[in-house]
Amino acid sequence: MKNIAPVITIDGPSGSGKGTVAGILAKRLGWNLLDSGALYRLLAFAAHNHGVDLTNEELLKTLAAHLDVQFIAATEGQLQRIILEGDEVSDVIRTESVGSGASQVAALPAVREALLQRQRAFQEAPGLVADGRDMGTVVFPGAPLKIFLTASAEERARRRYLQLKGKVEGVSLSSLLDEIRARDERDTQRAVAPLKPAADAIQLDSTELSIDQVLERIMSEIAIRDIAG
Ligand SMILES: Nc1ncnc2c1ncn2[C@@H]1O[C@H](COP(=O)(O)OP(=O)(O)O)[C@@H](O)[C@H]1O
Ligand SMILES: Nc1ccn([C@H]2C[C@H](O)[C@@H](COP(=O)(O)OP(=O)(O)O)O2)c(=O)n1
Repeated sequence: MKNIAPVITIDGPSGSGKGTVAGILAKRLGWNLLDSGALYRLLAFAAHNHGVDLTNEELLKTLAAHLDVQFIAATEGQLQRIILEGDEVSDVIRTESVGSGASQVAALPAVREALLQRQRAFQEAPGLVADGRDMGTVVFPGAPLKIFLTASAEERARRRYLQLKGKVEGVSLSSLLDEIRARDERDTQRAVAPLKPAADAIQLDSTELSIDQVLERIMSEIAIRDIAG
């Protein structure tokens, strides 16, 4: 039964709106949610805490295989919570420095391999919404609906700026734009599972679209395919 649960994949670059849209969609459909980027962020964060160098593929692979993590599903009024080694880390893993570390460890083939089964285990009834970089190309290639969500780098930096301003000390629009460009470059150029649309993905540019408009477009693709019962 487990593997026939349908999957909707949402891939794309940082700030395109994947996490927001995936979270709302999972809630609306009553499906499970996989924030795959959180796994790479957790690994980078754990590596930092344990003094493991971000280039040490062998040790990172072991750490990835043994990550003690719990995802506590969102409830009414409470977002999904992420617990690492007993501590809540939902917010601390969202900084751009952890994002940059995540992008570095994510380029290592042994790390990606070590996290593959953990990601596939999220495919449970009644369905799964999975967001990341390689959800449609590598992790769930048989997904009946694949979305590749983009937006211009300038718009994505602007969104991040609005999101972090007031929460994080000293954020600047120009440095966020530089960081987003550096991460795009690393994520698209790596040899394993690079960020790219699956051949059968629907590409959606959200630069000029609101979150509701993006959701509307995805809901209409779901309706066309009749995948959500
Ligand atoms: N279409 C949109 N228009 C305006 N803001 C958006 C849109 N989609 C997402 N956002 C905002 O942009 C920020 C980054 O979105 P997020 O979902 O975290 O992106 P990603 O997961 O792709 O990195 C959030 O504050 C979110 O509310
Ligand atoms: N499926 C995935 C998800 C994330 N990654 C890597 C590459 C990304 O730059 C980092 C962080 O991903 P995350 O989705 O949390 O980052 P954003 O919210 O898009 O800024 O992890 C990946 O290689 N494969």
